[in-house]
Amino acid sequence: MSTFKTLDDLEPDKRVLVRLDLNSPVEDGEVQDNRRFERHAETVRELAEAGHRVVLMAHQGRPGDDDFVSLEQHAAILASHVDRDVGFVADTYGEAAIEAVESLESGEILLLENTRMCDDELPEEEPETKAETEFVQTLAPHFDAYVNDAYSAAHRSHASLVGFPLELPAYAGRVMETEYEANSAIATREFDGQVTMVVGGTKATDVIDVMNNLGGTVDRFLLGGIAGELFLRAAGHDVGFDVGDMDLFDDQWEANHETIASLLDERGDQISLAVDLAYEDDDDERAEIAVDDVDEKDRAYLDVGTDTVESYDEVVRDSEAVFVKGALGLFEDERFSKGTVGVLRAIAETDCFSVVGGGDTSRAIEMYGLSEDDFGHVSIAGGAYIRALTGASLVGVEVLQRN
Ligand SMILES: Nc1ncnc2c1ncn2[C@@H]1O[C@H](COP(=O)(O)OP(=O)(O)O)[C@@H](O)[C@H]1O
Ligand SMILES: O=C(OP(=O)(O)O)[C@H](O)COP(=O)(O)O
Repeated sequence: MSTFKTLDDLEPDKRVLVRLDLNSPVEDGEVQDNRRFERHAETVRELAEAGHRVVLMAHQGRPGDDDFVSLEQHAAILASHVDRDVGFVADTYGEAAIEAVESLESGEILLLENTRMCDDELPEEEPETKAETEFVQTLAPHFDAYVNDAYSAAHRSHASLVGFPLELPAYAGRVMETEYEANSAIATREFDGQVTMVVGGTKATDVIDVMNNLGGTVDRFLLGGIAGELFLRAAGHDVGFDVGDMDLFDDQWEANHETIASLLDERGDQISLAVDLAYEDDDDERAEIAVDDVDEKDRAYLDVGTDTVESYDEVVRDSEAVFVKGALGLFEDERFSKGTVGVLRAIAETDCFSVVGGGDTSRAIEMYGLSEDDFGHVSIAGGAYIRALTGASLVGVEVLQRN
């Protein structure tokens, strides 16, 4: 299916510039190890073993956000997965970066500083415009080839993703190759039995896009998380409101409530909402309440309840295909992992075709002792996975296919 070149087409002993997606959760300034490092390590190791001089680019956060930090910690985490040294230079394309690039020996690996610290990277512009930037024009002449492994960022028209492939012979890395094949196959695949999509997480617009675009393919949507609560609010329940200093619901409600109401109106018979919810009681224990019994807008709900998990479990076990995007609760806290883990366990125990997407959600698999082998495909992409599901193309892939 792929029409791009891969690492199989790359001759050994080259100077290779590689784009990874190491964008990760940052807690109290500490970058959290996750599946992205482990997956990209395979591409990086393969390149180093083939005798290339391997220079890596990646981003972290966006300017102004708390998680917009240097990639120094990323180099150390990646090194632990590659089992080789990964050098780091706190520069993107200035003198220090060029000097470090030029002093690399065959098989050595160097990570450049966060691409988003460079002004040319972020504004979304045409690939041709990105290729003309100082960033691309300065760095590209120091390389023989460009490899894009960042499938999960391939929906962004940023310089490091779309500029370099117009200036250098360009190849897809192993992660790009696998994710592209697996995710693109979904949009056109047909199933005889029930197709179910579990949608949760914090981003209501992602959920709405999926439901709008996949309503014809998916028979049943099982809702949870922040997005699920917004649907419950639209259905007339007193949940899905910001409580205290929370900033999760009210803005998203303003932006999306009309679309949510029309989705409930047009596709109500395909949509399952939680019948009960879990919260933290005064003794810091998990407690539950039926949605019909909620009569005050004064509590934060952190998971779907036990009756909901049981009914979602039954639907999953009756399905031929199950797609997951977003968690059903705050699964990082074990007390509120029941919804997310219940659904994942039901998928793992049946032989349905399954795809689990989302950088955060896929972390629940190893956190709760499930095996990646029990799922059809575990994607490290969130936004890109959603676009692929709806059949939309990704600009970062398109430019690779031009090569
Ligand atoms: N009720 C909830 N309250 C707070 N956080 C929640 C709730 N439900 C889900 N989440 C959080 O949603 C996150 C995943 O959301 P999102 O970023 O949309 O998905 P992904 O990263 O998987 O694409 C998880 O880290 C989880 O803790
Ligand atoms: O983590 C990412 O997106 P995702 O959370 O949708 O998987 C990518 O690195 C893209 O990052 P961005 O959404 O800041 O451009």
